[in-house]
Amino acid sequence: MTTATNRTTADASQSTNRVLSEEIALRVEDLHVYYETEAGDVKAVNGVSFDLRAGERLALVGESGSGKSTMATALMRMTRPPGKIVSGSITLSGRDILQLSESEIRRARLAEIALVPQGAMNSLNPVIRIEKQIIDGILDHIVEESVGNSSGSRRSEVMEANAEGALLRKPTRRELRDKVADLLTNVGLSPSVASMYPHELSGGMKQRAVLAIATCLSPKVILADEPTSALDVVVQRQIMQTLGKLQSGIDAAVILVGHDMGLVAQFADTIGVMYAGRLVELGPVEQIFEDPQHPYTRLLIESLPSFSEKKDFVGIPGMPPRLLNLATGCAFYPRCPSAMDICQDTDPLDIAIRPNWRTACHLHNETGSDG
Ligand SMILES: Nc1ncnc2c1ncn2[C@@H]1O[C@H](COP(=O)(O)OP(=O)(O)OP(=O)(O)O)[C@@H](O)[C@H]1O
Repeated sequence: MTTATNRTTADASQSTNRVLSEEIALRVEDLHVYYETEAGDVKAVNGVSFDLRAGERLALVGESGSGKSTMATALMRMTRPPGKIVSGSITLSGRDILQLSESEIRRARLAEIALVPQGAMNSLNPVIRIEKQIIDGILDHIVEESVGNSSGSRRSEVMEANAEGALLRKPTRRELRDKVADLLTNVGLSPSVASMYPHELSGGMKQRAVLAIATCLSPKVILADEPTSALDVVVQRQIMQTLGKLQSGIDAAVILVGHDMGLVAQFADTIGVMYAGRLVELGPVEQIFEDPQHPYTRLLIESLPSFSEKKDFVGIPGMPPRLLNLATGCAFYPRCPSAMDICQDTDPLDIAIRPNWRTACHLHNETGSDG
């Protein structure tokens, strides 16, 4: 094992080692998302399938341009032209979100699945106080019928949503204020932040405010797209701890998108490695760090800097392919130190190696089974 792997295995061992339920929170099947360009379709997500279990923390990693953000956006059904979801399904709470109407998907967002977007700090509206930005997210989920039918009713808890993500009754002003105070406290902010504008907050505080908005309706799945980029390392750690605490508190599953293998290793239960729009390896974080099965995963882990041992920086040779007119065969073939003749023109199958661990690599064709 390399020194880099030794260090990162130690990092991975700090991950929570939690026992996960087998209940599926989100199922993605054969998802294809392309960008239409004059030169042809850029296949940014090219046949991705995975299950996310209830409460699971999945980290999606891979070099820039591998399709992570495109996938996160598609999971929210927020893909905008020139992007388009070409085929596949995304099942959340028994419903394929690609088949929902516009009003249904609007309600599902925040209530069922919430996004902490890339550059989230800048997603706050600079001219609106934090309290109003949180409350707007909540009020967006009140449908007129439910307000009319049950206003004043004691049957439902405040902020309780029905299966479609509509609030069961309209919360009072007081209840909303209390809810905002709770949300801010949960993310480590003082309730007094409610009356502040984003420019009065530091980067880390803004990021916490965004986490408060994302969890205001206790979604089952939280998607965090590089939630700590542009923050210093100390604040990064704190934000990840806050995300973990929030997630456990509402028993949500998390998909964390990131470049930083070291950071995600400490947070995730499962790691999904993307390369050229495909998920090339998916499995338990500790085992993958100890014994990566795809050559690309191994190189990603080995390219991590080591604090404990002096060594030369090892990058991954070559460049990721352009996702336009990708030839058949393994997309990693030109850069792969273990390449074989078959890799050049035959797409590798997704092979199950062990329970909840799979890889798409010809090296495993004989040892695994088509998963
Ligand atoms: N609007 C667009 N038009 C054309 N191609 C696009 C567009 N947006 C993204 N792409 C391409 O889609 C591919 C996947 O991009 P994406 O941003 O999803 O990757 P990523 O892994 O999230 O990268 P990063 O880590 O840098 O955010 C890349 O090849 C990118 O150039």
